Amino acid sequence: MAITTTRSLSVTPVTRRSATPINPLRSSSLSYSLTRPFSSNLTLKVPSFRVSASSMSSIHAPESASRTSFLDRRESGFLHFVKYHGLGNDFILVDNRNSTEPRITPEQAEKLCDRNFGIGADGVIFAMPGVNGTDYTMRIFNSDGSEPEMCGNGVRCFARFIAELENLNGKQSFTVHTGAGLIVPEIQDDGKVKVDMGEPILKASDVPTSLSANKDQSVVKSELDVDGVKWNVTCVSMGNPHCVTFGTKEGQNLKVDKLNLAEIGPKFEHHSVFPARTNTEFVEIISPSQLKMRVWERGAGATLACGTGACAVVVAAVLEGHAERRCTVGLPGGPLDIEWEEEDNHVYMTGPAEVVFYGSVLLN
Ligand SMILES: N[C@H](CCC[C@H](N)C(=O)O)C(=O)O
Repeated sequence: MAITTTRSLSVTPVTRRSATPINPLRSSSLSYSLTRPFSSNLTLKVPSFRVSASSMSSIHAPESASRTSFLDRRESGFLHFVKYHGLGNDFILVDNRNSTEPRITPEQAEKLCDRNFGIGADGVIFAMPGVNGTDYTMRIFNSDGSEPEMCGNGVRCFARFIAELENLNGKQSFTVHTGAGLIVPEIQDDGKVKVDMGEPILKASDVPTSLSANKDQSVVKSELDVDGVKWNVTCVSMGNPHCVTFGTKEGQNLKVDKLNLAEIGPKFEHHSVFPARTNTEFVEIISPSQLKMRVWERGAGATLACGTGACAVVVAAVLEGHAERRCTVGLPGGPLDIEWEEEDNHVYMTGPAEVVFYGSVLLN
C-alpha cells in the first residue's frame, strides 16, 4: 500500500485544561491523525481513546521535510509512530534512538496493539542506540506485551524505518544488536530487504525444549503428543523458539488451510516441553524448493507471516530431508525467499517491508 502523500499532517492540539489525564483505551474517544494512501488526511475517531480537543489544526510539513519529521515533535504525552508491515505481519515502529529504555511499557504496547481499542499490530518495535559498535539496537514487544529475542519481518521493517529516519536511499545495510545477537539487514535496489539472520540454534536445551534430542543434540522429527494427537516435530531456534511440524505420526499429508489454528496453536505454544513457550509452524511440502506454511506465534497468535518462522521451517525441512537449502516459503501474507547457506551456516531471508501509515497517539 503506497503512501501517495505525506506532506500534511493534522495534529489534534490538546488543551490540557480540557484534557483529563487518560489511560489510553479506557476512555471514550481518540482523534489521531494518519496519512493514508490517498491525497488527503483522514482523522479517525477511535472510540476507545478520549482527547478533548480544542481545535483541529493542520500542519503542512514543508516540502523539504521528510515524512518522518513529525517524529521529532515532542508534544508531551504523544507517541509518534510509523506503522509498517512485512507480508501483513504488522508493527508499530518507534524512534527510540535517544534512549536505551523503550518509550512505552509492555502494558502500553499490549493496549496499542489491540485491533479494536488501539492502533492494531502484531507488535511494537523500538529503534534504539547501538551497543558494542553496532549501528542500532532493535527491541520488540509482542502484542501480548512479552518481549521476544528477534523478529524477522520486524527487522526488515526496522531497516526501512531507519533508512527513512536517516534520509538514506538505495542500497543500505545496518548492523543491528538484537536479543538473537548481531543481525544484518540490507535494503536491496528493488526496496526488498535481505537479512542475514545468523545461524540456527539446534541444541535442544538452547531452543529451549525439554524434548529429548534424537539427532546429535537436536530434536528432529520427534514425537510430540498434543491433546492426544501425536505430531512429528523439529525444534529450531532463530534466537526465538520454533516448533516445526510437517504432520502427524499417522502420516497423512498436512493440509495447512484446513487447520483450526486458534484451537491447536495455543496447545503447542503453552506445551510443557517449551519452557519459554514456542512459535509453531505447520508446513505443507509443495516441492523440494517450495513450502507452504501457517504460523501460530508465541505472544501474538495467528499472524499472516513470520520471518524467523520461515527460516526455522527451511532448516527443519532440510534436516528432515524434505527440501533443498534454498526455498520459497509461502505464507498467508505472501512469499519469503530463504536460504540456509552451507558455507557459513547462516540463514538468509529476503522479503518486503512497507509503510502503512504515519500516526500519533496520546498516552497518559
Ligand atoms: N512472536 C515471536 C516474535 C515475532 C516473530 C515473527 N513476527 C517474525 O517475523 O519473526 C516470538 O515471540 O518469538
